[in-house]
Amino acid sequence: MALRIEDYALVGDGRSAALIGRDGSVDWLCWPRFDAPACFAALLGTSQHGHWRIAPGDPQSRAVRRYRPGTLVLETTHETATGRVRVTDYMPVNDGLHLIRLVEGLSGSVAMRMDFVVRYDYGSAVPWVSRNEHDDLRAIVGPHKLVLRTRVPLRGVGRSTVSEFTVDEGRSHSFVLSYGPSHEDDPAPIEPRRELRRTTETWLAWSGRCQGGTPWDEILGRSLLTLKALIYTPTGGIVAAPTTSLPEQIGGVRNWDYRYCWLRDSTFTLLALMDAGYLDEARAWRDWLLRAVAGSPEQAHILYGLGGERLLPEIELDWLPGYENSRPVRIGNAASQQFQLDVYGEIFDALFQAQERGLEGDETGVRVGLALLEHLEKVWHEPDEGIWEVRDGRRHFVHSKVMAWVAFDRAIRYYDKHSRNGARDATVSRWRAVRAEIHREVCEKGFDPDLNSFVQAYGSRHLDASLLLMAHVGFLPQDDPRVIGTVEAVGRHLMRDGFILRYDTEHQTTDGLPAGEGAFLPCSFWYADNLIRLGRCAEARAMIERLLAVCNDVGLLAEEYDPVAGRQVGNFPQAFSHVALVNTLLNFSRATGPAMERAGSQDAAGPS
Ligand SMILES: OC[C@H]1O[C@H](O[C@H]2O[C@H](CO)[C@@H](O)[C@H](O)[C@H]2O)[C@H](O)[C@@H](O)[C@@H]1O
Repeated sequence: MALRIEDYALVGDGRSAALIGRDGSVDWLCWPRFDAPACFAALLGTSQHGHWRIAPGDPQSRAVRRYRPGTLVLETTHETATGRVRVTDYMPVNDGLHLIRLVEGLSGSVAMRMDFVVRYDYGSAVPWVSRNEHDDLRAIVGPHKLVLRTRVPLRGVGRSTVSEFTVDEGRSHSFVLSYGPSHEDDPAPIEPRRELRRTTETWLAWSGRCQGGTPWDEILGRSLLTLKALIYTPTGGIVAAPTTSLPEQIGGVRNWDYRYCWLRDSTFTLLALMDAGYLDEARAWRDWLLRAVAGSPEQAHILYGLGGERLLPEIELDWLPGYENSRPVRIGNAASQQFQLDVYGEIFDALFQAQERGLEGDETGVRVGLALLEHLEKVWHEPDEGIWEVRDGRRHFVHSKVMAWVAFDRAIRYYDKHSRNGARDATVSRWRAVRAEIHREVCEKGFDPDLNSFVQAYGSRHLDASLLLMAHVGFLPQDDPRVIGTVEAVGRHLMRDGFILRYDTEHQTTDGLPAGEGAFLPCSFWYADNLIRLGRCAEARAMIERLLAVCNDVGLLAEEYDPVAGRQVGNFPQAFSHVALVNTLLNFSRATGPAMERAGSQDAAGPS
């Protein structure tokens, strides 16, 4: 059975990522890219669905782990009755597709065991295993090939490969697993220690550029590295998480594939990276975005594949029992067919903020933007599936309308600043009118005077944590009584054990799925952002400390936290959660944090 979600750590190379358990087992790895079929899928099944474990044979051994500071190089130190051993795991970032595991004796002498079970196609396809001319182990199925290179003796046991070896103090063994297409020659061998040096240097150089300045810079840096690890370097696309179907409720059906690029999540990620000083990634993502949405504006999607792919049909893998029996396991995501208005606001805000931070625009960007806005003028008043991607029909979600307002607002501010570059005066005047109309409508239909709060959707009396973003995006000033009332109401109705739910699936809101899930972590960070901007800094700090305590021992967060069971749930590690963490720490520590910058001049918030 898989470990608790927080017992995993991530190593990655900007093309894929592996989840490695505290017990030394690689239980999740998709090669050659994040969204490829997993070759190790024990995370969603049993060890027979593919895993690669290297650990002491002694079942009583204890493990302590850490990342080498400023890197994605993971060190797990196992302590046994006979000695200590360190396993260093990393994926070289410079060349090819490899996962390297270095085993070093630190003291005494430790008996080790390696178990290697490859199952392609998410745990279903047993490979043909043989030796190449250099005696390397080679595992082939269809288009895929893995080559395992090591000097320790290997033997086949059933449909797995096993090794028992001893590590003495001062001695070491290496294991290099490389991926290649099966029709090509075996991937060339690499030198593990040289790759360790190069990989460490690359990550250190990247981390060194971080502009933090918070009381929590270590955890901030870890979150930024995690976000960087979720960027698919060849295209600049950013995945929401490297996993599929880690459940939002243990044993439940809220199991989704996050190995795709949501415009919303990616935009949040981009803003966080820019705020921490990383403009190259922002540029790469902006270019990815413009390629992905290029084409007919009415065909724009809310999520895409790593390269901008649009066909991502959702299917269930019935041979996998799921994480702690949480079925079904899904790949693909039906949300890709949804209509979500907020995405337009996210895009325009990201482009606007990028421009503000000195990222030069280009003609294509301007033209794609104009076409999207023309489309939004026609559709903003339609109901949609909203930020939470409900599966029981469209509504007039307040957050969606606010973000439609953001799209027009940012476009107007951009064209005001750049002398109407590309847009005619009449067009900009029309945008002003639409912006004012949306503002008026949201304030009339989206606010409930009895609750003294904005509500989830027009005519509803339910609350929603996405309303916490209204002031951040500049729709109303933070000290507007309606905003303050909304923050209070969300705190009163959606807080459970100190964490904020996105909405109340138990008693109020339906979303087309059985009730019950953990607290969606970004919502608690958004709540803290409101407290910061309202000057309630002691409460904000308490919330931040509570949230940071949820991070696992190596600083990683899943999508949600179950405060009753005291465990992380949902896909892991989740960009949305880490982005929210970065923003909140910067908001707390900087006079003008990301939320203040995003809100911009409050003049723009008015209904004109
Ligand atoms: O709750 C149902 C939906 O859950 C997933 O969406 C969530 O994750 C997305 C990626 O991080 C995020 O953008 C969205 O706001 C979240 O609600 C799932 O991907 C959907 O298919 C599902 O309908």
